[in-house]
Amino acid sequence: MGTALIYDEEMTRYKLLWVDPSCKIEVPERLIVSYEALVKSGLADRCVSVPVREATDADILLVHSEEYLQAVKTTPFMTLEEMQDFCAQYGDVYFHPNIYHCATLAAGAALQLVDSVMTGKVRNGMALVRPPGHHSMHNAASGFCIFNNVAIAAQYAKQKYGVKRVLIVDWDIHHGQGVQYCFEDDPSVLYFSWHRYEHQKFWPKLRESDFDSVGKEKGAGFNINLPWNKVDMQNSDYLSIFHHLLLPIAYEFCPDLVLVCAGFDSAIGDPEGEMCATPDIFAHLTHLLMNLAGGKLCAVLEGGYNLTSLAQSVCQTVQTLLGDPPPRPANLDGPCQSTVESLHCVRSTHRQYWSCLKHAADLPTFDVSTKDLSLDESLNSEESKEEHVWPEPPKRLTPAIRAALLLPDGITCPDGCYRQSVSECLDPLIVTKLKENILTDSEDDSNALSTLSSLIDLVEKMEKDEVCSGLALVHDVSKAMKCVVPHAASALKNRVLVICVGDGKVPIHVSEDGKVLMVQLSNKESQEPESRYFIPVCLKKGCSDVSGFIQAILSLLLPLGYEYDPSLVVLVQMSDSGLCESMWLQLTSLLRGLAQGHMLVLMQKGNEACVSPTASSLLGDPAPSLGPLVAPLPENVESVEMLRHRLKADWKLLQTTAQDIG
Ligand SMILES: CC(O)(O)CCCCCNCCCN
Ligand SMILES: [Zn+2]
Repeated sequence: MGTALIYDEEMTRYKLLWVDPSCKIEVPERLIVSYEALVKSGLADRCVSVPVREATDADILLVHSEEYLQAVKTTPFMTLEEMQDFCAQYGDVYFHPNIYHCATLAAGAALQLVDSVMTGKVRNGMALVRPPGHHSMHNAASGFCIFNNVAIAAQYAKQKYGVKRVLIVDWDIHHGQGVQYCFEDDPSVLYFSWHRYEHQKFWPKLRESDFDSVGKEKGAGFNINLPWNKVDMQNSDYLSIFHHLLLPIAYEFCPDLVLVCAGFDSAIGDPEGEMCATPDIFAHLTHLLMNLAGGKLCAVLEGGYNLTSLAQSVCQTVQTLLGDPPPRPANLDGPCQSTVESLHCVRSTHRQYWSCLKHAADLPTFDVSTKDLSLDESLNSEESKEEHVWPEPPKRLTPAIRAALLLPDGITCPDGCYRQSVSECLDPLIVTKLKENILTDSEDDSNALSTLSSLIDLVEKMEKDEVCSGLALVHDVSKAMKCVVPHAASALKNRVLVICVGDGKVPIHVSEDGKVLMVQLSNKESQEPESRYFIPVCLKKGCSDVSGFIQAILSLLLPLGYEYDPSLVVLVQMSDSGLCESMWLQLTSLLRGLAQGHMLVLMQKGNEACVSPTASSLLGDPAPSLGPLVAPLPENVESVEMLRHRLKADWKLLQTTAQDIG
């Protein structure tokens, strides 16, 4: 299934007709440069083009009042003065004779996207729309928004498709108060928003945008606000919030549909956000959400006012929706102090609502001094803001072969995958090396030899970007590991992240030179001495504690992996991993976000049934939903937390509390 792209140039045909400094950034060119970038990069052609439609009155009344709709309907016939008077009752929004029509198209585009995804016509998609929506309220326009496109889409999905749980992720740099108000008491819609706040000094300057607004009555716990109290937030800050806040709750909530208020004013260069996260981070944010709801994800454009970073961020998002692995995240370091404080506050506030946060620390006891109440620098005049420059996002080349499989005869190769032939011509150099330190028993020498040398051949093709990912079903995964990992780590200029799932002694010793980082997930305490580069994670009751396992992945393995930034990931399914298939596929899919998708999966003969689902993950298909999660086993929470505490000195992306940052 493909990716829908919804765009219509009619939505470029309105603009600000008078002088208003607070509205001048919302220009038609925002849509034009975004769509043109998609066309120029060839991404538009890879999408399924879906037409817009006008939202009907009934659609709009899912969120807005009759009187508000009637009032907006009169604006096309107003004089300029009447329109300016009409705007005066709202905040930071302008009207135009054609904006009502465009607002019905923007909302209609979101509904077309929901229809395309819910009917299975496409897997996911993006709607490039203006006017944006997330500030508009039941009875009022606000912040360039007329109708609340995403809120209407959520109500529509519930009503028309009986969707039980909708997750709305709002990565726009402004708080979508309109969405918060709409679903405040509704436990079927989980609204997550991060937003520039600066202790209520940044627009819309609402007290209810702070972290302690958790929702009301039955909706308590289903509204999550992450305030950015400083500017210049970076990629590490954004990833920390996804790993330690949004994703654990999202997996526990287990949505049937994910809607994204995709605003790109949170990207570097934007005059509103004044953040430093680079456009490629949106590839990772998108990727991290794509394994929820079986991949049913609808992204709807909100803000984004730097035409360069907007266009780049839109392309990063769409390319990821198409299944291309994200680019390697550039030089991550830890979250900043302010981020960790906000993260700490939100996690402890939501502890009572979400079992994945039950272990979160108490509210920090900040003394007032940490809330820098000094005159905020953000109000300084325009001139003094230095122009941000950032490198063009790396070309995300998509290797000709997305997945190469090395399979014993008799196992069919899933379609879409390339069958790696067992190489006949054995490189004598490799043969001797293999003979010396791996192959002992002579009987299976021949085919073991050819299998292992084919593995090496596969790794080298990945190194040369001829192949994106690989999967090998072998007699003996330990031997395969002993052959592949040292070769990849030494022969090639790699950092190799090795994840072993299952019990059994890992066959390679990890040196402290940092060329290999190994994490073993098993249900036995490890005898191996712990070190910075060998991390045994013991999960009692094997991996049947799904929520314990997913928590280990999200709050331990992924932060480690992102900070380590490997050029190759080797994922090993040891003999008795005891892992349920859907959990294994979530792991495989999530790890594709690292090393630009260069992942080699080693599976033990006997797991034939898992080959084609794993291969579809390597092809970029979303993993099936895990289903609603129960509370993780306390001892598993304990062991993951103990590890995190031990490791966070070395690995800064593991920090979650103000004390951590030290
Ligand atoms: C969709 C959106 O969230 O991007 C709309 C943002 C509205 C900002 C209003 N204040 C602008 C002040 C100008 N310096
Ligand atoms: Zn915004």
